[in-house]
Order: sequence, then C-alpha cells, then structure tokens
Amino acid sequence: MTVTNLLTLVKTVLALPRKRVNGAVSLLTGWWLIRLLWRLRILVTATLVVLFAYSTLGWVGLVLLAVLPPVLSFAWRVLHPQSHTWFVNRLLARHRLRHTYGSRWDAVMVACNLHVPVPGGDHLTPTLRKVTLAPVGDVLHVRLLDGQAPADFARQADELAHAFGVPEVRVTSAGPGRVELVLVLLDVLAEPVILTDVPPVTDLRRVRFAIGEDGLWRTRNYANIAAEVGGGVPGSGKTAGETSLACGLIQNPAVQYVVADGKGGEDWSWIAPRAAAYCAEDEDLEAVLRVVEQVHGLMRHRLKTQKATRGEANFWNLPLDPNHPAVFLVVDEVQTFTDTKGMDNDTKQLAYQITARLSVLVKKGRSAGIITRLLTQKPTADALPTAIRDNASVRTAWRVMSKDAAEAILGPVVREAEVSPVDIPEAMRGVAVVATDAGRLERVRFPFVDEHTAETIATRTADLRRELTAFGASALDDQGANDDGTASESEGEAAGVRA
Ligand SMILES: Nc1ncnc2c1ncn2[C@@H]1O[C@H](COP(=O)(O)OP(=O)(O)OP(=O)(O)O)[C@@H](O)[C@H]1O
Repeated sequence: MTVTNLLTLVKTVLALPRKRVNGAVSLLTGWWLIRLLWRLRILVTATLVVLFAYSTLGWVGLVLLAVLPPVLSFAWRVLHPQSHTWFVNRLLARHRLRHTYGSRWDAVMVACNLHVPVPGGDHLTPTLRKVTLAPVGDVLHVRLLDGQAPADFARQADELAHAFGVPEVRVTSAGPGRVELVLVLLDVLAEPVILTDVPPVTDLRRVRFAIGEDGLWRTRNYANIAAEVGGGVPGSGKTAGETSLACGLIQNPAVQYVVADGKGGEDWSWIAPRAAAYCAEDEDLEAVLRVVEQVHGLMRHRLKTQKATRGEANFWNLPLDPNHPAVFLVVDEVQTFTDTKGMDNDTKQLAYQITARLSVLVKKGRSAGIITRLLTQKPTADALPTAIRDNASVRTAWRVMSKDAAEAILGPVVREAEVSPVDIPEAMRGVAVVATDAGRLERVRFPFVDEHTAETIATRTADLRRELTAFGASALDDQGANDDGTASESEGEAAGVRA
C-alpha cells in the first residue's frame, strides 16, 4: 500500500461517523462480547451456577439450589430481621432504580419540563442517583443540573406525581445541588401511632418524639435547650404528646421530672410515683409556686456552684450523671398560672411570682441542665408572656383555630410556610407542626401512649425518683428567694404537694 493510499484510508475512516467507527473497533476486538456478558451478568452467573450444581450433584444439586436460598433467607430473617430487611430493601431499591424509575427517568424529566436543551437538538436531564425505600413510599435522590434548584421540582410536583402514578410527590432539598423526591403512597400521619411500650431514652441529644411525613422518627437534641412552648386547642393532643415523650425520658436515671398541671385534673397523675415533684393544683397557686421554686432553687445552686464543684459552668459539657440529673419541668395549661384575668389580688401576686420564676428558668435554665416545657390551650400574650415565649427555642403547634394563634406559637415563619397548624383536621389528634433543625416547618404525628401504659412505666421506674433537694438546691433556694424579696417555702413542704 502506498503512502497516498494509506492517507486516503485514514481520511475515509476519520470521515465516518464516530458511532460507526466505535462499532467497527468493538466488533474487531471482541469488546462487544465482554460488554454483552457484563450486561447480562446476573443471567450468566445464574446459568453457570445451575450448570455447576447439575454437573457436580445432578438433580440433587438443582433441588438444593431451589430450596436453599428461601430457607437461608427465612433463617436470616428470623435471626436478624434488621439486617435482612436492610438487604432486601437494598435489592428492591436497586431494582426500582434500574427498572421502575431509571428506564423512564429521561422521558419523565422531559415531560415535566425539568430538562435543559443543548445545541444540536439534544437535551440534558438531572441525574437519578439512588432510590431508597421509606415507610411512606420510594425516595428518589436526584443530582440537579447546573442552574436548577429544588424549587424547580417543587413547582412541578403535581406533574411528577401524575407521571410516576402516585398521589403526591414531596420535594425536599438534600444539600447543595441535590434534591429528594418522596413518592408518597400513603399518608403516614393519617393513622395514630399507638405505643404499647416506650423504649428508654439513653441519649438526650437524640430523643425520639414524633413521626415525620416520611414515616421516619424525628429526634430532638435537648442539650443546651432551655425551654419549649407547645400550644393547641383542647383535645388536640398536647398532653398525650408530652406523655409519650416523658415515658421515654423517665426511664433514664439521669433525668428527673417535675410536673405542675394547671388543669387540676388527673391527666398527669400517672407520673406521680416517678416525679421528683408533682402538683395538680389549679387554684392553690402557693402550692404551684413551691414546686416551681424548687426547680428555680436547683437552677441557682447549679449556676453558682457547678464550675467549682464539677469543673464546667455549662451542665451540657459534663457527662450525664444520675447524681446530677437533667431536670424537665412541665407546666401543663400554663395559662392557669400566668393569665391573671379574673384573679383576686392575692392570687395575682402569686401568679406574678410564678410567671417571674418561669421567666428566669426559661432564660437561664439551659446551662443548669433544666428544661422548662410550657403547654397551653391559649397561646396568646396574656397566657404566655412574650418574655417567656420568645426565649423558648423549641415550639410545637398542635391544631389551632387561627393564623394568629399559629404565629403566637411558631413565630412569623408560619405565615409563609406551606404547612400550618390551622389546617390540621380535628380528627387528626396528635398531629402537630414543628420546626426542623434547618428552620423549616413540617407536620409530625406524636405517638400515643395510654395512661395505663404510662403508669406502668412510671411505677416500674419509681426507684429512679429523687427529691430535687437531694441535689443541693435547698441552701441557695432560700438565698435566691431572698434575693428578689419573694418568700419561698421550704422544700419539705413542696414535697407535700405531691399527689
Ligand atoms: N397522638 C395521638 N394519637 C391518637 N390519639 C390521640 C393522640 N393524642 C391525643 N389523642 C386523643 O385525643 C385525646 C385528647 O388528647 P389530650 O388530652 O392530649 O389533648 P389536650 O390537647 O392536652 O387537651 P386539653 O387541652 O383539653 O388538656 C386523647 O385522650 C386521645 O384520645
């Protein structure tokens, strides 16, 4: 072959479309066969295994092949259900990634206008990276194209739902350049979550409190939290929500509970055997003040002595210790003690003192390991002074009747949010709106623990109960009371408030 001929051949090859050149190279080198085998690797492997079993053990080999996998899978499931479920879900998710969603992904993106055209008539689509299975439905993890934002998907949520054949698609941002599409098959919040027992809370930095719309548990970090405010109309599920939370917390020896129930009923009587102090008084405000004083006294004692005696000024920088427990003060129907309308003068004075103590606890309790939780049917400024409310960093709104009430609990963010506690149907007791760690509002459902179960847990853990005075509150309690001129009763009397 002359040089001219060779050059002509090279030019002709270069002039051929790239696809045809690649095809020819692949054909000549046998690369096509390797690719085909790789593509059909599962079928090829299965065929090889069957042939091997038959050639070594004959028909017995084939019978073993048919019987062994289901038997092993069953045994695995019985012995370790978590890892079995994880493995099966992984297989299912991979299958759906390739065959259910992957095969239609490009077409759906184009149909929903989420593609980006490129010169030459072609287009780019966001990348479907992964599928995971959640109790609520499948979750598609998507990498966005440059210039796209989660809001682009949120706008097309209806179209996506129709395209994927599901009732609803929820869109959440999963970090820069990533979005998650939850293909909702069932509304997990529609059904109550009834617990017949509650696991103990071992880590106060990850306390499970409710189920989110994706069917997964939400957790709260109670370290460095001073206060929580919760509100909702009567019967919306405030007390039940608190009860389920308390049932997990009281099983921790390094937690003490103090409850003041302004309803004056028996909603909280179940906790009496385990509570460091319990008061169900709605009229005798002196009794309530004594209980609040105990917690206030302990807070002052810790703030003044913690650094010297334990080496850290902040309770949460120290390990949790039953001798230095975190204290949860729950004041249910707090408006009974803070809303002074209709009170006589003496009662008003007591109400002011209770409010003042609560206000200080909410402001300063954090570094003393004291978490004050205030619940109310009436989340207005009369019932919950703004000085208290604005210092409560955790807020929960069960069903309320007006946007003003929703804003009173959750703040102005609720006006712009997609979810609102006003929209919670009456029948969905226990459903509430809370703020996520990222500051977004979301709907959750608190689990329901009936009071007999709660009582059983409280009785079972009664030996973990300690008087707050055992932690050295008494001396400074009196001193603290004298500081601002309010008379505090002795802790001995306060203990007498217990039902
Ligand atoms: N998470 C829940 N799941 C299912 N049912 C619930 C849930 N929470 C509450 N309920 C139902 O609603 C009823 C009222 O709940 P709860 O006493 O907690 O309301 P509340 O908001 O505290 O009312 P009030 O302000 O009158 O005390 C419960 O007795 C229970 O039947």
